[in-house]
Amino acid sequence: MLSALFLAGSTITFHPGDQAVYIQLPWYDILGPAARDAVAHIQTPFGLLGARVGSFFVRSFLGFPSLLLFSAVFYWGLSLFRSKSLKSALIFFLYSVLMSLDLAAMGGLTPFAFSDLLAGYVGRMLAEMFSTLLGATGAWALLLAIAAVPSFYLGRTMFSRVSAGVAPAAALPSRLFSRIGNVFRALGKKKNEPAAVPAAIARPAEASVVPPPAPERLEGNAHLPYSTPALFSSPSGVSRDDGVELVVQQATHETEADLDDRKLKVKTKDRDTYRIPSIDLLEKGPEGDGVIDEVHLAESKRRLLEKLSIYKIEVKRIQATVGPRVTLFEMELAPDVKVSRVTALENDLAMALAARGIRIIAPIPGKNAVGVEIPNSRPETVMLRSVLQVEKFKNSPYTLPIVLGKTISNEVYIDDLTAMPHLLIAGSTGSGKSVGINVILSSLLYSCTPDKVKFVLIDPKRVELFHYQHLKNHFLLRFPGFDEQIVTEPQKAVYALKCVEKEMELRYIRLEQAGVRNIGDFNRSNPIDAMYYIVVVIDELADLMITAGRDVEEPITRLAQLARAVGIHLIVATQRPSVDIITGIIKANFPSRIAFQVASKVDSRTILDGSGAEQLLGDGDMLYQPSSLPKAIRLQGPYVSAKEVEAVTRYIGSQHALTDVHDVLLPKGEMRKRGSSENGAPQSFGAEDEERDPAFDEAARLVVMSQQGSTSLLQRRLRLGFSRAGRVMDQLEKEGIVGPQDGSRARDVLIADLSELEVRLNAPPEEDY
Ligand SMILES: Nc1ncnc2c1ncn2[C@@H]1O[C@H](COP(=O)(O)OP(=O)(O)OP(=O)(O)O)[C@@H](O)[C@H]1O
Repeated sequence: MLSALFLAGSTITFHPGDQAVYIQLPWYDILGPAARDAVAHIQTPFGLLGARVGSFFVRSFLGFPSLLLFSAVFYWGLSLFRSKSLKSALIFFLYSVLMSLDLAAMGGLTPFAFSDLLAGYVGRMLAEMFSTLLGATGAWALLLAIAAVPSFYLGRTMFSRVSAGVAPAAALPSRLFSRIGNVFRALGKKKNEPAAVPAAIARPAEASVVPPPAPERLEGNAHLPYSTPALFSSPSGVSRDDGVELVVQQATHETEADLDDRKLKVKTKDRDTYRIPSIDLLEKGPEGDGVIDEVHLAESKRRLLEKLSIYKIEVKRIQATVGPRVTLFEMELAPDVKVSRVTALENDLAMALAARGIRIIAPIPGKNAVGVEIPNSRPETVMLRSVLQVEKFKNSPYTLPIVLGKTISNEVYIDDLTAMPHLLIAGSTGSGKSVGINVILSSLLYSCTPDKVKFVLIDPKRVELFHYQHLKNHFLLRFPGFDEQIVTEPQKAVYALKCVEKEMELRYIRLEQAGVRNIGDFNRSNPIDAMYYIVVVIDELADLMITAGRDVEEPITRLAQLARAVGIHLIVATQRPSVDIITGIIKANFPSRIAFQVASKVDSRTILDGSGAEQLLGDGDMLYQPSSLPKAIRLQGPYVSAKEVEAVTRYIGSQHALTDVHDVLLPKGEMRKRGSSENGAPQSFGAEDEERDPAFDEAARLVVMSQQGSTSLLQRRLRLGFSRAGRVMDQLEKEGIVGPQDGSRARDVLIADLSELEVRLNAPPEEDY
């Protein structure tokens, strides 16, 4: 960097008179009195060396365009200094070499007196060569073309980076251009209108041509309506004019960002360095050409309207959004049409369109329209690399950002696992669950260091998660008593889950001692002693539920109910979304759910509480139900191959093992104590456990969770007889969890929340800690 600054300074301050001074001074005399005298006479502030260097670059090399080269050297040094990827520095260097030669040659072609300074010796030679070969005009044309092409591409990338950095201000020019584009499009459309008007006049009973509705804004991305020419002119019967104009929403343009252009080398707690994997380990894959199949679009619209008109359902406006796998047609119906009439036509529409995967959304939440999703003729595979290389992911404010897919408007959809706080994934075999889990884990590997997150991987199928064994020295938690990196046996899975449960309890005690409510607050106030997040992944719950039943359901439920505050999050997948696997209690505690394609409406209801997943197309096509939204959203999951996962995990595994040990602890006798319980209920509450009803802990949680001290609630939910439920309620009163009986009213619940209850239930015997 310093040498680049010196070279640039010497070149900028080059003075033609200096040559006459230093030329008389022999090199061997640079320390003598003659040299001191010469320095007093030269004009550049960089001394004799600066004068010589400046003269060399300006006169003998490329003239002032050499400055471009120095800026590339400076950028190279800066990238090295900030330990960033050298890819962009190399690209800029090559660009600078090409451009400095090009500009020097242009300088050589100019007729001005100072052109020598713009060209240098090399520039003049190039200018002479080109003008002899092509003539002056031809040489200019060639040199301008050489300058324009790489500058355009580089300028575009740089503009998107700069605009990402100063988004609001830098987005202004692009918005301005969009507006101007809109005006031109609107003018162009007016010219085209006569083609549509006669048809509207010829069929007065139908809806006349309507102006495109004002586009909606989604998270700051402009959606521009544009009209596909084929639909407007409908020249060849492709789109029979049915008097309803189709407006096509333009895809959202995600701001790209180079994930390697950030600090990849980081220090871990044990003072070792860790390198976040390079994005180049992921494949680019076939890029979609972004071209909309207008013929298919027009045909789908025609059939859709034709079918609806048979049932006398009048459509006033129709708008299409073309996603990676499906197109959403949003239709505004005539005011007197009942929405349920469209829903009832689902099967008829599927038949009319001869397509799988037609889904009806009636109404579209927040809009005065019903939606029909129709598969695209040319589905696009969304590659993981393309959804990670975006500004949104690179600068994500989330704690555990995970990329879930692309929306129908091609936006990259990212959510925070800590907010979910647990995720249930279901889908029939081959629908994309394992790829989905790989995408989630890869998102975390590209956004988090091993100090921030650890995984517990449970894979009863044995074949889905084995690549992650390479992460054993960095990202995998170790369990006392067994060596497997990936847990595959059901009994060991139960044991592992109970270890995590114990870890949860210990963390609650740490939070209580620190006087904070959750891991975020704890880590903020104890940055040196920060706790890592734990992500527990179970790829195939059914296998565990069949062999271990309640033993596995119980820790999953407890973790799902309580672990969020202490930074433990569950991701549970199953190909059998039936009520014996996804029990009511598991489902109630997993508010965020993903449904891939399932076999039936019943399965879809089991996972999403609504139909729709049976209509999905497979291969990563999913409905995501976030806990915060009333309705599921359709996403196309990204694809990552096993080879890519292997490359990323191997890269991490090849790094120096962390010396910081990440064992979870299981206090002595824990398995025996818990395992000996009659029905699997934990028996860890104080000295009076023998007398206490085995359902005591569960009953305590139930009343605190529902804040109702009601005996009939215990009878109903825990399936206890009347007298046993009454006895449990008395015990709860004795422990100060509920208040005394007050006539026929439910008792007061004296504990405000589950975390407070857990601390009391698990107040450890002294020797355990
Ligand atoms: N997002 C995606 N994009 C494109 N193709 C996908 C995607 N997800 C899955 N596929 C295709 O589907 C195949 C099966 O996916 P995956 O192994 O994830 O299914 P699964 O639901 O885990 O099945 P199983 O339950 O039998 O393990 C993949 O090998 C791939 O060819």
